[in-house]
Amino acid sequence: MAYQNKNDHGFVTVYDGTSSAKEVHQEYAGIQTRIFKIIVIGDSNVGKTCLSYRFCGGRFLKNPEATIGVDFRERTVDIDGENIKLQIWDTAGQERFRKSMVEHYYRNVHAIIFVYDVTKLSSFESLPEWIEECGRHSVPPMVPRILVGNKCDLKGKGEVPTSLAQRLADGYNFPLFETSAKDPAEKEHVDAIFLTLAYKLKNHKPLRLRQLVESRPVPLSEEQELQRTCLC
Ligand SMILES: Nc1nc2c(ncn2[C@@H]2O[C@H](COP(=O)(O)OP(=O)(O)OP(=O)(O)O)[C@@H](O)[C@H]2O)c(=O)[nH]1
Ligand SMILES: [Mg+2]
Repeated sequence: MAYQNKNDHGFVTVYDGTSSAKEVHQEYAGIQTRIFKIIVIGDSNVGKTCLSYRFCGGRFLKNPEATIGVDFRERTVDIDGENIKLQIWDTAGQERFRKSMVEHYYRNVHAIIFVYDVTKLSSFESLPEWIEECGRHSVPPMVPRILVGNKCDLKGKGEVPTSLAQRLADGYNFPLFETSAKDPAEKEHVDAIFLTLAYKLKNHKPLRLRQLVESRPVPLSEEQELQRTCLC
C-alpha cells in the first residue's frame, strides 16, 4: 500500500515502498539507541497532532490539518544517562482516515496516550471505545497507557471536570494529565507526559529497529529516510 501524508512541517511522511528495510537499518547501524513506539489516540480535533508536535518540535503547530493515516515524529531523550528514542505515531481521529491503518497502529506498540479535549464532553465519552479498540487488537495489559485532557488553556469553557476524568483514569488505573499543547507555559508539562512513559519503558525489552521499520505500513525509501527530520 502506498500513501502520502503531509510533510510541510519538516516531517517526511511519504511512503512508496521502494526500498528494503535493510537499507533503513544500515542507515542507523552503529547507533545504540533503543527505540520505543508510542501511539497517540483519540477523537479528531482533540489536539493529538499539536501535542506530539509540541513534544517533538518544541512549539505549537498553528493550523494543523486533519491527520491522514499517521504522522511519525521522533525525539531522543536522555533517561538516567541512556539515550532513548521515542517514535511517536500521531494517528488520525477521523474514521475515514484511519480505518485502513488501525492494524499498523497497534502492532508492536510500547505505550499508548489517549487524548480528549477538556472543552468537549463527547471526546471524553469516546474514551472507553478507544480503550476497547486497543483491547480488540490484543495490546498486552503491561503496555503503559496514559490519559491526557488537552486544551486546558480553554479551561473556562471546560466541559470535562477534573474529578470526572480522574474517576475514569482511576477506573482504568491510568495516570491522568491535563495540559495544553497551545500554552507555552505548559511545554514542560507536555514533556512530562512523554517522559513519564519513557521512564516506564526504560526497563522494558526494547523493540529492535528492524521490527519497527517492518511494522511501518511501507518502509521509507533511502532518500526519504535521509530527508526525515525532527525539529528537536
Ligand atoms: N486552544 C487550544 N487549541 C488547541 C490545542 N491543541 C490543539 N488545538 C487546536 O485544535 C485543533 C485540532 O488540533 P489537532 O492537533 O489537529 O487535532 P487532532 O487530534 O490531531 O485531529 P485529527 O488529526 O483529525 O485526529 C486545531 O485547530 C488546533 O489549533 C490546545 O491545547 N489549546
Ligand atoms: Mg492530527
